[in-house]
Amino acid sequence: MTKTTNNLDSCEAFAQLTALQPVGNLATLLTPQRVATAQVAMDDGMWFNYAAKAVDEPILQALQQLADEQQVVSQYRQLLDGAVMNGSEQRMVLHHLTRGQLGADVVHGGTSLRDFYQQQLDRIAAFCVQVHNGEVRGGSGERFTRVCQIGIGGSDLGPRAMYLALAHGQRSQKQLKLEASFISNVDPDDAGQVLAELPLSRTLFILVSKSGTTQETLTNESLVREALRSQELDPARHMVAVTSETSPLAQSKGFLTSFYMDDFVGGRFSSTSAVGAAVLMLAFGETVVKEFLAGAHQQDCLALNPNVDENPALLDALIGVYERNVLGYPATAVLPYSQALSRFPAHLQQLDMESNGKSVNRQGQAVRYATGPVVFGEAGTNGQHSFYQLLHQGTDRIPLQFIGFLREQGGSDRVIQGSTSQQKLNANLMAQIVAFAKGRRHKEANKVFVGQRPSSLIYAAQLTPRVLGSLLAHFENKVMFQGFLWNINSFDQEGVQLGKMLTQQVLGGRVEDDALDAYCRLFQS
Ligand SMILES: O=P(O)(O)OC[C@H]1O[C@](O)(CO)[C@@H](O)[C@@H]1O
Repeated sequence: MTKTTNNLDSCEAFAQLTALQPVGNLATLLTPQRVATAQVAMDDGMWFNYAAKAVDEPILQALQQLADEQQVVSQYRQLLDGAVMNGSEQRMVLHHLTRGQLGADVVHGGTSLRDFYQQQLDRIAAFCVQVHNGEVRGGSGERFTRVCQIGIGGSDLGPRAMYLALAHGQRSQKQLKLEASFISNVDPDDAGQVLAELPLSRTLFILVSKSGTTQETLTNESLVREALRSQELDPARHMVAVTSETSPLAQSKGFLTSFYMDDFVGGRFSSTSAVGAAVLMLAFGETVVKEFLAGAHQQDCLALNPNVDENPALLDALIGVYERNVLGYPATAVLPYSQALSRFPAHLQQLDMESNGKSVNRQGQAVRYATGPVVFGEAGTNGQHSFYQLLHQGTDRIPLQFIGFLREQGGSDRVIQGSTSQQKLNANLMAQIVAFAKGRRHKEANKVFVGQRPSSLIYAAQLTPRVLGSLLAHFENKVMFQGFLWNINSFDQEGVQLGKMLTQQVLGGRVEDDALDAYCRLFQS
């Protein structure tokens, strides 16, 4: 029988891992041969390189044993087959099914859910053709030239990061069909600024909310409808909805049409469902989105391999657990050397921290070990001129996740002072990996770099739609595997509820807590 409930600290392999001697010196471990060979293929010419991670052969073997003992790949298979992996909410976890079938046919209420997700993608594709060819137009009869997504959290971060990752490349290839904008924050300045810049008569809005009840999104929807009406445009001709079939939004009539996802796709895992597909297809067309989904599916296939040296997401997850639970590192920095990935760290913050920021296990008992790390990041080289000081010389050791590409997306690179911008970018990336790992001696104490700062590198020739899908799924699967290793439920998010409840008390004038009441008075003036 499959054992799925072990806490990390009750695993024999974890005890063995803890007893192993950590790598003494990362600088000597990082040989040229290791740089060339310590990597796992992610397909499509993409690699996960762990040469600069402080893991040697005995540690890797113990990590393999830990993966085996926790049966993480078998848990992944159960998830694919439709097991209820989100126990607290009694839900299946089916985001992998939005991009392909890998397990059993998952049927709910008499419907094959793979068919359901595919039908929604097909409906979105058909709608996008009508928008692109001008059959569907705005209230004044003009063609749509812009799209604007209203949503927050998973209904914003992933789709926005994916759009930004592809927009410049698609624009340079003259493939950008509609420019996209996003409204997420309930701060009136967010909607205010975006609406001021949009040609409303030519803008199609996508209202995205799985629950259909999110305060920020519904508030922004009202602001958008008001703005449309103020220009004598019928909001129902300018707005589509993406929601779950059971949400209150699904009953609303005020939309051109609605596309659906369901409760088995968590918000932060929804970029490959209708939530991400609607804006991406409107912006780039169906072919690009199919490529993106194929890349994600490819990583899902690789994640089935039980051998850690052939399963990049699992290896990444295991090294992360080693760094968190044996070496005691508190955080992880995501550092894409690609401006196109400027919002990718923000997406990963939600993906990782909302999934694995948990302190009880799947049986509801407190765990006695660290779980998800703090995740933050910034596109290189901008981060270098910001927080890298602390990463190099601060008192905490923070593992780093570099991402890089051989070529840029836009085809505008040229030589300036002996090197192209892309060459400069990648020179910085390579230099940082070595500086972090090896450090530098110096006679003045403040100029010493102790090194020993581990990093990994995901790299590919270019950030194409397929590579982007791969990257996204790699991190989704890494987070899933870490949740299995920690024996926590990565698929609920109760930690967001208390703040929402207190906010309702403030807005409803029913504050029960005296400190909150005092804060209310501060904001009255
Ligand atoms: O899509 P919805 O239901 O509006 O939710 C938005 C976000 O709110 C949360 O439920 C909690 O903040 C996220 O998990 C989710 O991505």
